[in-house]
Amino acid sequence: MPSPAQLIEMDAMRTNMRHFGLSGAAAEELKKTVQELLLTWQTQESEREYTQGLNELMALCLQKRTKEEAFARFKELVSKLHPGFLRTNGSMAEPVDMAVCAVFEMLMKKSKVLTDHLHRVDMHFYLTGFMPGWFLSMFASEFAWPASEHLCNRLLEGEAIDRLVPQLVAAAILRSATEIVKLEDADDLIRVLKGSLSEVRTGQDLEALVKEIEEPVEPTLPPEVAEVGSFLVKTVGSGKAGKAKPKTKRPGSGRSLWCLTVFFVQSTFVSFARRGLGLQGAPLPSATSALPLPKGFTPTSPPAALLRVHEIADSPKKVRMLRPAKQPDKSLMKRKIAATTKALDEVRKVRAQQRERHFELGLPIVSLVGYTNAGKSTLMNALAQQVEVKAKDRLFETLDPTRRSVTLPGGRQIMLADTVGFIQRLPEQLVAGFRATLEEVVETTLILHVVDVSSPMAAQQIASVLKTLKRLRKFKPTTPQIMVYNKVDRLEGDQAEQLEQSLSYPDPGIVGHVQISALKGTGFTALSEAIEETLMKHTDFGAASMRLLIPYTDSAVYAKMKSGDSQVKINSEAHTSDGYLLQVTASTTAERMLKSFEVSEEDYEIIAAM
Ligand SMILES: Nc1nc2c(ncn2[C@@H]2O[C@H](COP(=O)(O)OP(=O)(O)OP(=O)(O)O)[C@@H](O)[C@H]2O)c(=O)[nH]1
Ligand SMILES: [Mg+2]
Repeated sequence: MPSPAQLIEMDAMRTNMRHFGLSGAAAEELKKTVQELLLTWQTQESEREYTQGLNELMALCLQKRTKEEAFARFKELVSKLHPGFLRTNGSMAEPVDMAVCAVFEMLMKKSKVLTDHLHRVDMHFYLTGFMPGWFLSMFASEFAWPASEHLCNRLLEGEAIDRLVPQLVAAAILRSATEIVKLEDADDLIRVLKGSLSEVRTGQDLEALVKEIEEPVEPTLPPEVAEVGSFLVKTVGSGKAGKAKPKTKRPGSGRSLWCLTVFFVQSTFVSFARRGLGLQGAPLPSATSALPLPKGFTPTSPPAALLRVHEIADSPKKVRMLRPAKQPDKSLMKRKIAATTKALDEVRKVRAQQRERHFELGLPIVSLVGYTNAGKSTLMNALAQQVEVKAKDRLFETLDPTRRSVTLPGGRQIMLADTVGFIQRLPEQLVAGFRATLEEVVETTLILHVVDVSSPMAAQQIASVLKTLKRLRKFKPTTPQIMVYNKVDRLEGDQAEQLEQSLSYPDPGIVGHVQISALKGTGFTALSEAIEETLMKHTDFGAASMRLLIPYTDSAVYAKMKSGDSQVKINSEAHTSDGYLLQVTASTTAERMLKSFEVSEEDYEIIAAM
């Protein structure tokens, strides 16, 4: 179970500063501020422990429809979180104002990545900023939920996410409303939701349910449910469930349903998080820790039943009140802050050391890209396991599992990066998110394009990956790319030889190919050599520049170099009375072998002048 400090670090790490055009010191500074903000967020309520701090903050800000409103809310929150962040009169305190603005900008941009392609939603600020990804990943994985699979499939078919999620959640709410109103405990809520969601299969369920409540010939439903139902009926308005995407912007009537479902889900997540933190059976979020309802929610007042469920306080006074009712124990908070700050400092130190190590070594970044299921992660793990994982028990050594420094058999150290798998026909709505993750590839020194050659679709998959790469902003088509034909253990007979011809791609970046089996560990030597050679020939990470004097008695060494040894490039040579006087660039492997022939610059000049 990670400590709050670790969780905060992870939360800050999840936000890739490069997406916001920040790198180096500026990014570090911003990250530090984010961490501090999250830290104060966490310590604000002694009961809060750590939940999805950044998401919570963002959700609270994004409820506001305009950026100005959102920023006002942000300032309000920040001033409550940490008196040091803002002056009492509400103006920014000098040393932190830039950083607070930056964090806000970051939150807004983080939401923008997702919202760009989801602009059809009325309340897109609040909802799409965190809903789709969060919902799908957290909610769906938390519940063994058949409807989530259905939802994913529909998404992949290109259906708009904004039509599906609320339908499913609303159907679940309707289905379990009677039970929910009686609940007092988070575990029970989860149990009830789980049960009802597992029955919900499509958005049509909602239509059926709504209809049932709309025309209660004989009122079969308990009054609370009918109340919730008719509220939903009113607020669903013109938004017909399960229909094709609207061409024009939907009228605001669907908004309240959105607010309702998101709010509901949000408060449920708080319970999840608590449960995850071992706060089993924690009471449902109370009025003070629950989120205030967004303003857009109140064209029609929510029914009493729902108010009871969440104990929502909709009065303006309470909307502003995010503190717990009782004042937090200041000395406890102080101690907590001190302890967590210390832990964070430690984390930062380790991070900085790691980064320094990487920068100092100037490690080339080698990215594994490829179609989903190609075997990227398997290869990553296999290569990383070949070296002893240093400082294993060190804090956060494996926190960032998508990047690992790996020493190739030849001695060269590289930074290996795993990326998200590509898929064909990526729905437009998801492209932005995927792209954001893939932007890392742009900074890569070398690409290992992993292909599952046992797939009959291999050729199409390669084409799709190449196309997606080219569409990435700032991608350099000249970035060298090695085709890594994986899973050759699955090939039969002469298939492996045929492969060489059938899968050659005339792409400017592709510099070579190797056949491997990531699972069985075959072909790794050839792969390492290919990486080494490519780095040397096609990148600035080339290699050591060396001055050599090879005596004629060792002319075999010289002959090997001349025969087109890919590990050594001769830049200049002279045949002197002492032997071959050479100036070469050598790979890491070759450098070690040639070390005994190396001469100093001074000696080189003297011998050359003789
Ligand atoms: N037979 C065989 N199976 C392999 C090989 N490499 C990977 N696999 C299997 O292929 C499946 C997918 O491997 P992953 O490493 O998860 O693939 P990935 O490219 O990371 O997939 P995404 O993360 O979805 O993009 C796993 O079941 C692996 O065990 C191989 O060389 N031979
Ligand atoms: Mg993977």
